[in-house]
Amino acid sequence: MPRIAISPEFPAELGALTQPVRRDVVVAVRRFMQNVAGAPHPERVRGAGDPRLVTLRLAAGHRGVAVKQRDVYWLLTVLPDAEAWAYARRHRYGVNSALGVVEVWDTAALERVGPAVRRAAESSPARLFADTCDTDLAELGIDRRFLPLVRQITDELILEALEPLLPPTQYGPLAALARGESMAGAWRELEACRAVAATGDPVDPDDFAAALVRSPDRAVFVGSPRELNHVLDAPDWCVFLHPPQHRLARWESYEQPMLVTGGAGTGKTLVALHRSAFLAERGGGQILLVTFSQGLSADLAARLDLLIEDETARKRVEVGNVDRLAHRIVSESEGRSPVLAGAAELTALWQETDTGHSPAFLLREWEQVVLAQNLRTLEEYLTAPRPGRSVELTGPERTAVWRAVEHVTGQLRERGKRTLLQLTAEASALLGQTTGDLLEETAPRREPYRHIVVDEAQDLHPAQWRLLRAAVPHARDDLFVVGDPHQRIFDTRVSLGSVGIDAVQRRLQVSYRLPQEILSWGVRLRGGGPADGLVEGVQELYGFQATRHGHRPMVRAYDSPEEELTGLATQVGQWVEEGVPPQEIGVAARTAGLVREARSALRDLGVRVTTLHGMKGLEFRRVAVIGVADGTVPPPDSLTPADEDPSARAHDLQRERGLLYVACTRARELLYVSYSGRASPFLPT
Ligand SMILES: Nc1ncnc2c1ncn2[C@@H]1O[C@H](COP(=O)(O)OP(=O)(O)OP(=O)(O)O)[C@@H](O)[C@H]1O
Repeated sequence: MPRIAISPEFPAELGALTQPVRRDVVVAVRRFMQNVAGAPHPERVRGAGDPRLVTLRLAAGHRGVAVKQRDVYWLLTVLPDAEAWAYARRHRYGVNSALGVVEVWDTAALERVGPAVRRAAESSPARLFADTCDTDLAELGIDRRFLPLVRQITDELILEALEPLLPPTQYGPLAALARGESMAGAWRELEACRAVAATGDPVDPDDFAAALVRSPDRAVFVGSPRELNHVLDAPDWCVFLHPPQHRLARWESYEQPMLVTGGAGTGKTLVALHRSAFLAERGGGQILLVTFSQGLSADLAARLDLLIEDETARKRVEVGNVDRLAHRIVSESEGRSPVLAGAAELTALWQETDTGHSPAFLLREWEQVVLAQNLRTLEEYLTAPRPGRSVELTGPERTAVWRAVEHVTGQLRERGKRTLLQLTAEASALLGQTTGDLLEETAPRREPYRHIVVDEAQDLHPAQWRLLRAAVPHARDDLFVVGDPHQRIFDTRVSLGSVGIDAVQRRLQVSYRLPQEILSWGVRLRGGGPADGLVEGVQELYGFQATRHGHRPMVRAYDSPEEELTGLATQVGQWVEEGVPPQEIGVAARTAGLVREARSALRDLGVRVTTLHGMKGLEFRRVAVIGVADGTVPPPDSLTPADEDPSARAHDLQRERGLLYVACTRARELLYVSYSGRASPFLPT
């Protein structure tokens, strides 16, 4: 029986065929897999550069192209006959001698550019890799047949021009050497292309099947018609992860909690989903996948349904958010649903106190100092550090603030009400009591989950982290956390170490969502500078890159808000006319008022219109962000007055920048930004 591996191009090309042809192709592949009567026969391709290339007649006028080695068939694509033959003649396939992964070579394209590279070499004595010997290049896996051309490359521009024609395993290390990096630097670049852990065995370049197993981004083996259907029908992200994503998501076991950070669109959510699926398949115990909001958790649950086929495994993953978890634990313990205090009620309570500080100041002090550190007594508060709070408080002032906190919490208690953060702290205390970390060692351990996977980690409050920590035992694979400190849109600065999560950090660097033009504009908007990380120290946006080019963001200035709305309606109407499905268009604004106006301007178009906050975690082909004007972004009332607390104000500004950055980085294809009057100070000039 043949063993079949499918490449990502195959389902993509299949999707482009008409329904009857598609059906015939699937039936033919299934027959071929099962080696039954009527199965297509592999036919060699005359004139192919790679003797292992064969075609299979899969439907009338259509052929699959495959690499065949012994009983293994790697199905590359399916195309109309003539195109299939041309495709087979144009490509060759190899095994990278350093990593043992497969490499796809567009030989025809390389032959076309060869003369230009050689002409440049004739007119210049410079050779980009003159300082690197053949042995070193071979050690980096540089292909023997490609080496003569490598030797002719005179400068970095030529190497860059070759990039789209080269396997990443060839371009990556060469680009590192060209930048002046050492062999170690070039190796690091190569290692980024490794998807599965190295076994230490030497690479056999003739063992194509083993190379396919090491290349899950290029090939997935299908052992049954059911698996075949899944690979052909499921969205590509369900099946093919990029090597760094795959390595993180499917690593056998982590000794310590893992923190995966990365810029917008690097696939953090996908990694969180795949890690959850991997743990569920392994069946080691109940998994909680948490994200920021109820809406996002519904979306994650739906995506998990697509990803995990096996019902029993799917049931092992609960998807939710931390607030719901807290609510449930407290409800179960008290036998009824807790009542929450509203924001206005809370402000009124702070106003009853007499500290000389505003309700906003007191609320922050309570949430970011008292609740963040779980301070329970005045003595603890008097000596506690107050990170991020630049207004010094003397001892008597702290005492007054503490009395205010006591007043508010006492009043809430009398009314039988709590805030969400209080509920969260109570839930962790309840779990702590059952797990025994507050009691003697012998108390029964009853953490509700065996693994917790966290998405959008940058916006969780320390009290929420403490709850998550208490909800899972300290054991291998306990916590797997993904987030991006640059996308923080709430006031939560936490180092995981301070809440008992001793995480090891890994970074994803490549955005698969954003074209380079939106990415670099976004980085300038975000300020490019560091953000407080989830581990000690700050995170840089340095090294964040895209895989493709696109259009530069369109920034439009209007004379009046009315004209701006008319401009928005025209722009979005044009997108819809161009055939972009309305659900692939997102429109966002900072204020609820602007959102309402945009909704009414776009009434009949059926596109999603939301606040900047509402854009978190979403993705669209085209995005319009309106009202990015001075006085609206940031809204003055969202900023702490500088004379009240300058460092809180600086943080507010960073948060507001982050918010705009989040909304603008939702666009896969086009970004349109508009304002009337003066531009927001955040917009890059
Ligand atoms: N392996 C993959 N296969 C297909 N598409 C991918 C893959 N990895 C990333 N993408 C594309 O990039 C998008 C971003 O992925 P994801 O939402 O997981 O990123 P993220 O890092 O969580 O983004 P953000 O932090 O901006 O919310 C996906 O929706 C998809 O379009």
